[in-house]
Amino acid sequence: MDAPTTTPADGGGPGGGSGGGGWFTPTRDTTRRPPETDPRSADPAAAGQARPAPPRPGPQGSGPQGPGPQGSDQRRPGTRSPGSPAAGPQQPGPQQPGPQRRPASGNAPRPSADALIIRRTLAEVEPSADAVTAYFYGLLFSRHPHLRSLFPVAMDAQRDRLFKALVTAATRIDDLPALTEYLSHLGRGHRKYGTQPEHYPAVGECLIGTLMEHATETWSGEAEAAWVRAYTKISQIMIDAAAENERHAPAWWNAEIVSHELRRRDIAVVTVRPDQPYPFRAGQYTTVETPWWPRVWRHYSFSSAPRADGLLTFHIKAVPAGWVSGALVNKARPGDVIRLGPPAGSMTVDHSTDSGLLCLGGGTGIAPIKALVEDVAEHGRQRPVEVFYGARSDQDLYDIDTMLRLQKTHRWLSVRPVVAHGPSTGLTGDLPDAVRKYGPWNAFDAYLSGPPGLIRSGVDTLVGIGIPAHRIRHDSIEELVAAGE
Ligand SMILES: NC(=O)C1=CN([C@@H]2O[C@H](COP(=O)(O)OP(=O)(O)OC[C@H]3O[C@@H](n4cnc5c(N)ncnc54)[C@H](O)[C@@H]3O)[C@@H](O)[C@H]2O)C=CC1
Repeated sequence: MDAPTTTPADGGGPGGGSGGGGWFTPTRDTTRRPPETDPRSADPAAAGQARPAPPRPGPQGSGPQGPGPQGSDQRRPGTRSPGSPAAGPQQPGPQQPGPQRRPASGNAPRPSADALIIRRTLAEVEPSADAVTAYFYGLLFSRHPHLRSLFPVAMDAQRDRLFKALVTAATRIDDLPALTEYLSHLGRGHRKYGTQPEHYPAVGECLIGTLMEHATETWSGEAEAAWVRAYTKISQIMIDAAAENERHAPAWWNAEIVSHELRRRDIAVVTVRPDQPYPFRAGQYTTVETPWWPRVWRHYSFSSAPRADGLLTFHIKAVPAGWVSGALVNKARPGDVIRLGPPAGSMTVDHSTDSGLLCLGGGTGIAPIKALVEDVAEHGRQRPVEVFYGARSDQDLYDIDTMLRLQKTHRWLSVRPVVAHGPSTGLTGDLPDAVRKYGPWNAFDAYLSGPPGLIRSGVDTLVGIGIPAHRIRHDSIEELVAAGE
């Protein structure tokens, strides 16, 4: 999700400092609210003096190294993955895919002193982010070996996630509502990894120890105090969110595969039956772990609206070197049991309006669009829904029969296939270009789903033809890039 930039800074004082919790000491008290102290009025230097420094992890460059990349990875080069600042592996976060983009504001409030310090540290270590995160995990696992089992065997994607999460949290550190939204999602998502409150101090100490080693230019007592405050706040929000979520939802759901339909050599439609009710909304996604790759979780959108029989369906495309997608397409069979994380994402239909829905779905991105169509149908309101279904060629329109069937059933639905490379029975060319030729779209809310490049160009086009950014919904592009399969 794009970090909101318009919300005024309104809080975020020393996380554990003033509360007597000690060095990163989290509490399980879910009624506890983050302190409302304005960080701009805090005295970081004083806080630094009052706090013990973590043990130094050894000379720079000679510290322990995290496990090197093992196996293949489906991430695209040069991209970073979001993730978590605390113990636990891959995490949606985003977005966590957070769908609505908010326009940047020209009058954003001045960053707090802590925010400036934190950003300075991150800017210093960013060029060597890989080495820094490898150092961090090496430190974590050598000091706290029992935490290793919470992470996947291959740590390559995980390293990026940590840094990305830190940057995301740092950019929101003055914006308590945005920070809380982001971290609460992370905290809830971490339950499935077995993350416990007592893991957070270990992570915090190793994080500070790592930054101390690598941010040699910008590190100081003041910087340390700012980081302690920030991390304490971050961890407390995550812990509180997890504790609150524990009261009404399992950490994960076991789900048995009840049908596995190979639509093409590399695309499967997989239907599962969760072992207990799985509440979600059409347009959302979840994380999936297979028995073949423990602790490796990947995001998939639901391809159907919630059903009376409780079954859930996903469209999975096996991508080159995609561990989870490859297993789900090529290995998984009815009877296998996978795990699902909690639902996430807000690319959902606003049923309080009668606006039309303009939907752009590219490739397997058609899956959540189909769920949105079913959702509109179930609500019984006759709103126009215009779907543009993009694919590279006619053969790649693997779900066109279903979409055309839906079109036959619902008068308010129009489905237009658009293929990048002809010949085609439908439209040809770029999906956003095709959309531009129709319209007008000013009475429509827009929903985009598909490859990150398509979402980027789609948003640009839609904004260009006058659809306000706040009416355009999609999952976080960063998350989609990071998910990669
Ligand atoms: N909630 C979401 O946004 C979802 C996203 N996805 C993502 O959708 C993608 C599906 O992959 P495939 O089926 O292989 O799609 P694909 O690569 O075959 O492309 C599908 C459509 O997107 C267009 N496209 C692809 N790359 C583009 C770019 N850089 N700029 C503009 N248009 C582009 C193609 O021309 C085609 O019309 C995956 O990246 C997957 O992660 C899948 C499901 C849900």
